[in-house]
Amino acid sequence: MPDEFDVIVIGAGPAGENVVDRAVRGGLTAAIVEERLAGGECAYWACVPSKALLRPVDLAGEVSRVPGLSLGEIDVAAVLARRDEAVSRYDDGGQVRWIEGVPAEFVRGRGRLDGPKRVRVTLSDGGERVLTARQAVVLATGSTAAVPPVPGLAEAKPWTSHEVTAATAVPERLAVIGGGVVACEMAQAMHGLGARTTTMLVRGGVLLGRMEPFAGEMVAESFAEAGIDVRTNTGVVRVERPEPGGKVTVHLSDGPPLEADELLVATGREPATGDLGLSSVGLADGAYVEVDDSMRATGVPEGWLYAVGDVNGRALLTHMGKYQARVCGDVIAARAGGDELCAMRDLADHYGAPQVVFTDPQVCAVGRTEEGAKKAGFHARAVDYDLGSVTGAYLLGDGYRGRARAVVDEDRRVLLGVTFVGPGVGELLHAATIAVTAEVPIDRLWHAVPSFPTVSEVWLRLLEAYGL
Ligand SMILES: Cc1cc2nc3c(=O)[nH]c(=O)nc-3n(C[C@H](O)[C@H](O)[C@H](O)COP(=O)(O)OP(=O)(O)OC[C@H]3O[C@@H](n4cnc5c(N)ncnc54)[C@H](O)[C@@H]3O)c2cc1C
Ligand SMILES: NC(=O)c1ccc[n+]([C@@H]2O[C@H](COP(=O)([O-])OP(=O)(O)OC[C@H]3O[C@@H](n4cnc5c(N)ncnc54)[C@H](O)[C@@H]3O)[C@@H](O)[C@H]2O)c1
Repeated sequence: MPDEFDVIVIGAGPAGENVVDRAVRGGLTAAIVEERLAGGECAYWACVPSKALLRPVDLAGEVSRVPGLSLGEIDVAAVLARRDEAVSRYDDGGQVRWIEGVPAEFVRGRGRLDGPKRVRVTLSDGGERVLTARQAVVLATGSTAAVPPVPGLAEAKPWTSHEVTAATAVPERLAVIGGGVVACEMAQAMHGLGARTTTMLVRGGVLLGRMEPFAGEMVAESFAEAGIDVRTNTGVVRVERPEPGGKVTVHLSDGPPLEADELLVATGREPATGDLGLSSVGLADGAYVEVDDSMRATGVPEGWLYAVGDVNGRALLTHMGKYQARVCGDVIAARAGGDELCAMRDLADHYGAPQVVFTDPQVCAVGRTEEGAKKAGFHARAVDYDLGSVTGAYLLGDGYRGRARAVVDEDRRVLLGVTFVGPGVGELLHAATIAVTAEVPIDRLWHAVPSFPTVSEVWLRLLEAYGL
């Protein structure tokens, strides 16, 4: 087996796999090193299983809003079985075959940088292999769940995103630390699948703090109606779990301790760079790898190191990691062919990544929030519309509640950001992404006629509310 390749990628998550695909399309040879499962966190312990668990809960919400339909109990065993199907029963055979078909060499083991252009791999059978890159090494090792240093928390072995998405049973009483995307989605899933009590312990005053404030407010309102106990401005000061896997007691900054059968920690992510040999090339171990818009690591001389996906900290989302990977693979291939100034660059991250939060109501957004746009110095104006007043939304179910906001750059008359909250709004997002990324002038957008009676008519209403 050759040990020299044009490109060596460490980490076969969605980002790493896409680098390999683009680099090989560009005429290069590539190897990809993966210590666990090809497909990465996304395929087995994040996006895919979480959405499989949320789908029946979402559908149950839809059914409950349409008179004449009724829903029996959700069959949790069937839902968990479908989740297992969705994660290919934690078998990556299909993904490995895909990589080999690229064609690229798949190396199962743990990779570490070992000086410039060198990757030392501890193979899964205990052996070792040293790979050398002719052109580039790409880090695509993703991120891991951060567990805050609360006394007793780590010792209590709480669930993180890994365990909750792989759950084989729903806890009777679930406590969740965090108010971000993972906390909201997984609280919704576990509660909808039958947790008797679900308590969210949120350090700040709102859910989904990175989105427009009304998004978190509407989700909190819906959670309260569903019986999820959302406690904002609540700190966790100590955790006790005398028996491994037994009852857990969470001591709070305020009020009596909370007892639960399981505790989920969803307080953000850390880059998977702690043991990656970054210091062997002059970078800080454990830190995000800073890159330029060609995905090249800025702190490394001679420009042979790249980083894509969660590990560079730009946008912790699968679709953005894959986009960065396409940029990266194309850039490496172009540079290898002598086109050092290759024009391909990451533009999308600068507009603000699109994201869908799969709660009920769904929340989706692209670009800047009103506050973010103003802070960045734009002459921004926000226009809001009540989604429930759109005929297409009303027809989807009784009591449809939602809201839309467009943030307009008053100087250029283009959209800087769009947020939708409401059942099923996720599929509206790509139209907004196109409008924001392509900087479509709103006077032109006026001629993009939405169909009646769809929820998309909100576009017309927003533009009318703006004054067109
Ligand atoms: C619960 C949850 C739900 C999510 N839902 C969504 C969603 O709906 N939509 C969305 O866009 N994003 C979602 N995300 C975020 C998404 O999972 C990440 O952004 C995405 O997985 C990042 O892809 P990646 O390729 O950078 O890293 P990863 O998917 O983390 O893959 C990295 C790979 O590198 C391997 N690796 C690490 N270190 C080494 C090493 N030294 N040697 C060899 N291999 C190594 C790992 O084993 C892993 O397979 C979710 C995240 C969580 C936690
Ligand atoms: N549908 C999706 O697109 C989706 C779904 C899940 C995750 N993700 C991605 O995964 C990433 C990680 O999600 P996440 O929810 O873990 O992170 P997050 O950054 O979205 O939220 C972290 C939450 O934890 C809180 N927090 C942080 N430190 C804390 C502490 N010490 N004590 C108490 N609370 C604390 C924060 O205030 C925040 O509410 C996100 O950036 C997101 O992009 C995306």
